[in-house]
Amino acid sequence: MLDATGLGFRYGRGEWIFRGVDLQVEAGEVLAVLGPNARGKTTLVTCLAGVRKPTEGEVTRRAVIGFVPQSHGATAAFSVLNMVLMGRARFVRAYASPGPADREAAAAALDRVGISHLRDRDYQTVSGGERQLVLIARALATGCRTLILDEPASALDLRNQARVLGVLHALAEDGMAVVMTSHHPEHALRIADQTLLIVNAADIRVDGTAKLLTGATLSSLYGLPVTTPEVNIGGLPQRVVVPDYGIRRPSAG
Ligand SMILES: Nc1ncnc2c1ncn2[C@@H]1O[C@H](COP(=O)(O)OP(=O)(O)OP(=O)(O)O)[C@@H](O)[C@H]1O
Repeated sequence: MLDATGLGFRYGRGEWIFRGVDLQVEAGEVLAVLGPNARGKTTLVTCLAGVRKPTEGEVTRRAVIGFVPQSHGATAAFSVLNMVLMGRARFVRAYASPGPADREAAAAALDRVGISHLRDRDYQTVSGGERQLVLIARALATGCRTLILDEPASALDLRNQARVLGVLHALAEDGMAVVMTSHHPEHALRIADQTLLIVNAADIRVDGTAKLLTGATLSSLYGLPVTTPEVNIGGLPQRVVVPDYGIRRPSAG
């Protein structure tokens, strides 16, 4: 669904942000993009989405891309439904209003992410987690088969992280190709088939998530000791990410 070969980017004549990125995401797969702050995750996914032109290399998009930018506060007073209808822009003639097919597609997208009940609410007044789901619904309303998201779960509480990750996992199960940046290696371990690590501009690694995200690799990437013990979650042994913050005090209670 999405291929990149020899992808490289630099802002103007500045330092390379990354070079030599090769990746391939198939239908039904999730690719997580991880790396410390300012290593180029946003720059990379905007190149993949076609929002930014790479300095070198090729991106092949075999399906319509839905892009979900990092969500910041709402700026304009639109209803949730109208926000999602914006995803229909490419189907609506200039100066025309969205038609019944657009309303149906928007309603289906809201239903797909489980927030139909919010359709008439003011987008500015819904919670951060719900806002993220509105932005995903807006991308789905475009009819995309590849979804690229920039930090969809970074600013959310645990319950809302689970909600957003659950929606992305379900979309992938239905055949969507999903690319998401994250600051949570844990999220990659839960839902990503492959992970891309931006170690530095010239060291970009892509591999199966479980194979790539070892304690040693995460420790060296984030510059603090990290272990990845296996624990039982919901009856399944799963690896979790345990950073050592270096603070030595007994847990209370
Ligand atoms: N428009 C721009 N012009 C010049 N440099 C930029 C521009 N946008 C981003 N950068 C720089 O490019 C580098 C990569 O930024 P980017 O936002 O892609 O990183 P990131 O990994 O997504 O960061 P974070 O995890 O903090 O969100 C940073 O050093 C940033 O300052």
